[in-house]
This record gives sequence, C-alpha cells and structure tokens, in this order.
Amino acid sequence: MTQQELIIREVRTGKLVAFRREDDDLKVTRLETKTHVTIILRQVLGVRFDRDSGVLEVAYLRRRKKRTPFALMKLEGKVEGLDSDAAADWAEALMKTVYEDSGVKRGRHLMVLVNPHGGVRKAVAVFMKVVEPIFRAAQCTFDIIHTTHNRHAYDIAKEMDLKYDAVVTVSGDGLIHEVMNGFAHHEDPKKAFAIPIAPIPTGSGNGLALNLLGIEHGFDVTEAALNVIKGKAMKVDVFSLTQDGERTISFMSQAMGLMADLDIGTEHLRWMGDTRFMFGLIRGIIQFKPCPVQLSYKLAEDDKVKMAETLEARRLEHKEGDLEQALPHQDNTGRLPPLHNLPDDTDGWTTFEEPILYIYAGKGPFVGRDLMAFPVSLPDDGLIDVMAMPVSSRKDILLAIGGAAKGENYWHPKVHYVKAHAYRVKPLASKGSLAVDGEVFPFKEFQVEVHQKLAAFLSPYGHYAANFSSPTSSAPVTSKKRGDHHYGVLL
Ligand SMILES: Nc1ncnc2c1ncn2[C@@H]1O[C@H](COP(=O)(O)OP(=O)(O)OP(=O)(O)O)[C@@H](O)[C@H]1O
Repeated sequence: MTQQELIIREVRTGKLVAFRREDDDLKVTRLETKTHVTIILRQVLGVRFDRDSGVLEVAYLRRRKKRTPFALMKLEGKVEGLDSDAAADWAEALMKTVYEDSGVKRGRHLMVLVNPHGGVRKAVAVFMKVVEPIFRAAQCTFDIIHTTHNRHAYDIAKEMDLKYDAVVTVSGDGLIHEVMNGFAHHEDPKKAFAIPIAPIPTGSGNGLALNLLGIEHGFDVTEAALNVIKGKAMKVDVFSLTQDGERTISFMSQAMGLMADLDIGTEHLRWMGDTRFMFGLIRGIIQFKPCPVQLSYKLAEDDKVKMAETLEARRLEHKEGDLEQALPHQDNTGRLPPLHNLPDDTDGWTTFEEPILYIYAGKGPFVGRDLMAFPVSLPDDGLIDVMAMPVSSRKDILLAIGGAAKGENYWHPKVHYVKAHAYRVKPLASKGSLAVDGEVFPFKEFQVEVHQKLAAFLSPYGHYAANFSSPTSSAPVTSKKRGDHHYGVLL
C-alpha cells in the first residue's frame, strides 16, 4: 500500500517538510514550526522523484492572498525514512490521482500561439515569465509560435499537424477567430475542431477567457494556465456567417450599429485595455446613429423567463465535459457540416419590423468585462442568442444598458432577445458597421447559422462561468456548485 505521508529535507532550507494526502487536498507541513498549507489537488501540477539522488520535487499553485493570482511553488528535497521504491510509488500515486483519476491526461502536448501585438502587448513577457514555468512544472510539452502578422494563426491552424491535446492562444479573441477559421479550411476540419482551444488572456477584450473562467478570474493568466493543464473539453457550438457566398466561422459575436462601434473605431485605443469598450459605448450613445438594417430569424424561443429557467435547469443537471470524447483520436473525421439555410429561405422565418438601433448576436455570456450581452447563452444548445434594440430615446438606451456587467439589461422590456436557429441581416443603407468576433467585416447582407458542438474549449466547470438568475429563482445561477471544481481559498 502506498504511504499516506512522505517527508523530505528541503534542499533550500535544510528543514523537514511533510506531504500528506487528505481527501481532495494535499497538506504540506513544515515540521519544525508545525505550520501548514492545504493545497486542493487540482492545484498540484507535478511530482517528480529522482531515484539516483533520492530527491523529490512537488510543484503546485497557491494564492498568497485571496485575490492575487496563483504563485508557482516548488518544494524540493531528499526523501527521509522511505526507500526509493516506496518514494517512487508515492510520487506516482499522487500523479495518478491528480491526473488520470480526475479524467485529465498527464503532460498535455500543446500548440502555443503567442500574439506579441494583442492587447497591451505584454503577451510574450507574460508567457515567458508566468505561463511557461507553470506548463513546465506540470510536465506539459509544447511547440510555441509567435505570430508575426495578421492571419498568421489562420495559416498555422489550417496546416496544423493534429497531434496536439490543445491549442493555447496567448492573445485576445481575434486569434481564436483566426484559429477556428484555419480549422475550417484544414484538410480534416472536424478532427481539427475536436482539438480544444484554451485562451491565456492577453488581448484587450478577452471575452472567451471571461466566459470560461468567470468575471473574477477571467483576466488572470495563472488561472488560465491551470485551465490549460487541468480543464476538460467543453463542446461548443460555432456559427457559419455567409456573406457574398463566402463562409466565415464565428465563435463569439456579430455586432451591428452602436455595438459594432465598440470594437471598430476603438482599435487605436488598445492601450486602454478593455476600458476602450466602455469608451466606445459612451461615444456611441452620444452619436446616437440608428442601424439601417432588416433583421429576420428562424425563431426557437422568445420567452425571456423560459430562457433563464432553461439556463438554470441545465446548470443543475450539468455533468462535466469529458476530454477524451473530444480528443482527435475519436471519431471526429469528416467534412465541415453543410449549410442548411439558403439565403432566400423564408419558410419559418420571422422579420423584426421595428427600426433598429443595434443588433448583437452570439454565444457565451460575456463579450467584455462590462457587458454580459448574452446572459442565457448555453454552449451547446444549437442556437444563437440574438438581441435587437429598437430605436428609442437616449434615456431608454441608458436604462437598457444599465446593469450590463451583470446581464440586467436582458430584462429591460425594450430589449428584444430571442434564441434562433439562424438569422439574416439585410442593410437598408450603404453605410454602417459590422464586427464579427470583434473584427471589421463589410457592411453587406449576411446570414448566420449554428453548428452544434462543432468545436471545443478547455473549461474548469464544463459550462460558462457567469452568474445570472431567473426571476423565479431563489439563488443566482452560479459557476460554483457542489461537485464543480473550484479553487478554494488557501491558508
Ligand atoms: N505580430 C503581429 N503583428 C500585428 N498584428 C498581429 C500580429 N500577430 C497577430 N496579429 C493580429 O492581431 C489582431 C488582434 O489580436 P487579438 O485578438 O489577440 O488581440 P486584441 O484584439 O487586443 O484582443 P481582443 O480581440 O480580445 O480584443 C489579430 O487580428 C491578429 O491577426
């Protein structure tokens, strides 16, 4: 039987440290002072025992204070009072518990794409100083490419050898958009899409990281690094946007009118970080330009209370995603799903008749830290959430946008919010703006449809990490419930 406790004499201090497994924790005690810390097993990255030197190294992540990022801790020392076989067994048993027994592959092989140009241009330094040491401590192997130009990530993903366990984007949402479109043009698109993507948030908006890690940790690169190592594949829907017969994959959002102006035209304000979106919003409200378009959709649901209740029910019945299901060796071969909706289909389509100020459609609750645009979005319902704001007074717009960080805007009676199988936008004037996943697109007619569960992201929870409640609920729908992985407060 494997020993529960193992003691080392630490190389650095010459003092004795005991490691003990206790349920879901690893208790680390300094024997001289009898002080200890308790590490959740999920935060244990790697255990190595070297038979020649008799030295054991344990690496884990620990928050020194409640709201600070994780620090990478490594304790290394000669094992005391156990022979080599017993020490090797102890190390192996702990590794098996924190990886295989938790349904996570040990030592993931990663493709890491670093965008030196994204956000406040710190991606290279952040990766080198913070993320790479964490990956190494977790015994991950990786290939790194620094993107050198626009669409570089597209080219890499298109030609990528599909041997990786995940694609890690050290960037914002723009690079993820490029990777997805590269996958769509890969010679084996379905197999490419089965490789989960995991963001390390170093862009300006980082919507995907917010959706996966939550508002508290969405911009924390250490939390994101842990998700790369321990997250499970969460299957997600993506969209095909067809414009002039050309098909683009969108994974997050399509914005028109004021909402597009948040991204477009604020590019030069990248230095502001995500404050640039709030700046764009205020500027848009002052300018107050209507969005000359006709919106039609294939409706699935338009009852706001029902949509919120469905979200809640899904969270309660939620089971974590299984990484193995999404790995490339599974049956994920085949062509990209065909388009089901023709541009002139009208059967089952509804047209929104009112003049529109802005349209926002997409998947994943957060599009930025200050805006939970799609609070009832589900990762894999096969539907797209479409929000349209009819032309109203400035006062109404401000009220409709109020509480946007918590999704409260959803309940505003003027905000038209539906779930659709597909939707279509026809411009009624020649000038306007369209942003797809934050990138500028021509202001021309387009149609969007959903491909259910085509792609995958690594996720700590198996669902979006956003808090939102229905009016009939007694408690908010949170990202933390019993059985979920969560990173508790450490001593
Ligand atoms: N070396 C580079 N030089 C210039 N542009 C680059 C380079 N590498 C990638 N890009 C481009 O940078 C753009 C922005 O990337 P990214 O989305 O990662 O950052 P961001 O726009 O700041 O963040 P977000 O999309 O979250 O707001 C992408 O369109 C990408 O093609």
